[in-house]
Amino acid sequence: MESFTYEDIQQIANDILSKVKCRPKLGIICGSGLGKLADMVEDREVIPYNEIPGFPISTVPGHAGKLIFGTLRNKSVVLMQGRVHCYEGYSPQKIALPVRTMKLMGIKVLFVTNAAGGINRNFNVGDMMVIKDHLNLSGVNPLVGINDERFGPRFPPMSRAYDIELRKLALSIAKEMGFADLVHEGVYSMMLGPNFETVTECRLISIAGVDATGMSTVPEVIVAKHCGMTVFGMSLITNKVIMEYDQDATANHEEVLETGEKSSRYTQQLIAEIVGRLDLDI
Ligand SMILES: Nc1nc2ncn(CCNC(CO)CO)c2c(=O)[nH]1
Repeated sequence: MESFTYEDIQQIANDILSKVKCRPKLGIICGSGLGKLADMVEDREVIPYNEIPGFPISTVPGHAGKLIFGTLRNKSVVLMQGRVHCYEGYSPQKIALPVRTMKLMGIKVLFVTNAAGGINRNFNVGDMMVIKDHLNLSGVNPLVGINDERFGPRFPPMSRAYDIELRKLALSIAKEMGFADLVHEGVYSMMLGPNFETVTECRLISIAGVDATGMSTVPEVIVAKHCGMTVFGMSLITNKVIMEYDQDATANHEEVLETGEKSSRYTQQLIAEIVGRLDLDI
């Protein structure tokens, strides 16, 4: 099994910090079609993933594969413009590597965004969902294997993975900005992919209380909580999943990217406003 020691990751973090002036405390992982968030970052310093030894390279359209350092609403941030997924064949430990690298670069708060299919019938395409919990149906976990206590405990709690104060802040800002109808709160489930879910899988997770489903985010959140980061998660609903058998319509990646492009303005505005009001002197 692929593994990276604390020293391996410290080396990667040191290499990255040697190339930039910015010393961010906030990290933002941009999901499919949400890479345009990076357009809002000022005083940019950009490092392509392929210039970072050990960093996994995105192979999915819509995931640029760059670390973007800079300021967003006067806060120092680092954006992952593009993420990697287990369905690409990367180990969960490899998926977790960028998050642990951000930890050792000094990141205290992690925003994780993704594109997801709407399970909750009240969610419409283009809506956003503030994640309050997740259901890990992927069968993978980046914490499997030897645990290094310098990152975190062997058996970390996961019942409060998504910070309640940031969730409340996001919903409050959405209301202030007139987005209240577009922004929900709910449960995210991860399946391994790369196939989209079956009708029965959608029906099962709907019964379990899941509101949106995707193929990412959970490994990053597990590792971020393990090493003590404060986590905020948000999904962009890019289609309504198919809950009836033998329907003609099918989910596809093109509509995921198209919705991401169309809805990025709202997502950007909401994320930027939340960032602007963050107290990072933690
Ligand atoms: N029904 C459905 N709609 C979705 N929109 C985005 N994703 C997340 C997966 N995104 C993949 C394929 O677009 C690219 O990482 C999904 C999903 O898993 N299911």
